[in-house]
Amino acid sequence: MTAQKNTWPAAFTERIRKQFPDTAGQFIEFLDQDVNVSIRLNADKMNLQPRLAEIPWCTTGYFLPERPVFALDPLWHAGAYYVQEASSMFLEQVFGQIRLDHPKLVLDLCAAPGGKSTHLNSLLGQADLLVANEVIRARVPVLIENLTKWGHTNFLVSNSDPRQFGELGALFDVLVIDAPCSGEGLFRRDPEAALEWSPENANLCAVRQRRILAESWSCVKGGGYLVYSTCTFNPAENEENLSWLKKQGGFTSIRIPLRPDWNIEEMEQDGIWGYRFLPHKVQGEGFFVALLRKTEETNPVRFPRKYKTLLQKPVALPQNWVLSPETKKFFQHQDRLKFIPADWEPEILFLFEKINLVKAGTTLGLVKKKDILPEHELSMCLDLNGAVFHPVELSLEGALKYLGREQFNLSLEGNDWHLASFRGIPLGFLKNLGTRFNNYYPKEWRLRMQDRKAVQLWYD
Ligand SMILES: C[S@@+](CC[C@H](N)C(=O)[O-])C[C@H]1O[C@@H](n2cnc3c(N)ncnc32)[C@H](O)[C@@H]1O
Repeated sequence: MTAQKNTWPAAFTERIRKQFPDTAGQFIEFLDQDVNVSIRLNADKMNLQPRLAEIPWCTTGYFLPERPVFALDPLWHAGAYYVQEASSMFLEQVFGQIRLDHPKLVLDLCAAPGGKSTHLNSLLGQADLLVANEVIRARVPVLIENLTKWGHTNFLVSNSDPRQFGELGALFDVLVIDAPCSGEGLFRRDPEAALEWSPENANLCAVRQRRILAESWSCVKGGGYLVYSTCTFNPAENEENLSWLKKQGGFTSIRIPLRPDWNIEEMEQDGIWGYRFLPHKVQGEGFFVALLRKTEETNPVRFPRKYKTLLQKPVALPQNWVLSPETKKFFQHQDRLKFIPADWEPEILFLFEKINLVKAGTTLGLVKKKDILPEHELSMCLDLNGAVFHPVELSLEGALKYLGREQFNLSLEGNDWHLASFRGIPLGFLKNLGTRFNNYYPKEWRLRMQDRKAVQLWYD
């Protein structure tokens, strides 16, 4: 089905005609097509083979036939899947070309709202560590929410400027820059965005991207990788920026094997390979990505022998609330009991002193006098030892009421902590008080939608 025709800025269509002389007509026509809705499953939470059209370059990616009201699906709140446009999921193929035989420290420099970061958490191994950074403070909470719900415990969230990472020295094995851009590739999804577009604004984006690249490039180790992506077709923001970077520092460009039926365009300029997702060729939005490997030697970062901040020993430790406690370093921060991946303690302490870390570690409980109350984060995490809590499986109606922090009738065993779930996937904790229960779903994430008639579960 074709939507109504939009009018695109003349300077934009003119550039597209020059850039793609043979197919520009089709290109522009396809900008008026309906947008596909797609999701990426969190296979660690939701292990199923849906009867949906597959996204060919991502093993966990699927197209939905129509857009449901995701807010009315308890499993969306539980981090069982992420709504993401299909082209971006090519990150799986890019990551497949990264060859490092040791645990990786990965920086996602422009991370909010967390599409790439949640994907990276799925692609990385348990021994790796992800730093998800977002420079705009107001966009940090949604990044924390999405990563927390995704359930991995090997990530940190920071709110720092790219320059601060460059100043750290060559610390990271992989740097992902999903750069802020002129957004031409998303015009189809959001035609209003085209109103903001002008050649001048697109050029300003290119200048900003160069600054981001220049300021952060030094945080990549020799032999480490840069994944650079945008959602624009503008050469100044894509291949030309990478040609410019090549003059500043040494790297080789890595080719990504493609299947012809994917219809992804491979291009080469100045020895740099780039991958373009064009609207008339792929079922996805406009996207550009390139993978580079640093060839320059770098000096290892020296960590101080002593830190100003030390991890405080916890007063109490319900270690059995999590799986594999031996891999974790437990500590207490004010009244919260937390843990980080033990093997990354030096790097985490180092980052804690050098950048603005806003989330370091997973909170498993809150110390309240002699009690320890389990924290919501624990219910979301893949390391939760569910056997410790009474299980309570909710109906769809019950699950939506739970997510709305409402009271409803439930028959519960024992005056104790219960782990509420929907279709076996945890939603959060509640505590039985006999005639009623305390609902511990976080206020700030509560389901506010009162009209719940439009429920439609794509997995039924
Ligand atoms: C394309 S979006 C990132 C999308 C995200 N990677 C995802 O997959 O969900 C670009 C991000 O860069 C951030 N940003 C804006 N200006 C920036 C700057 N000067 N330096 C670094 N990041 C910036 C934006 O706030 C935005 O979150």
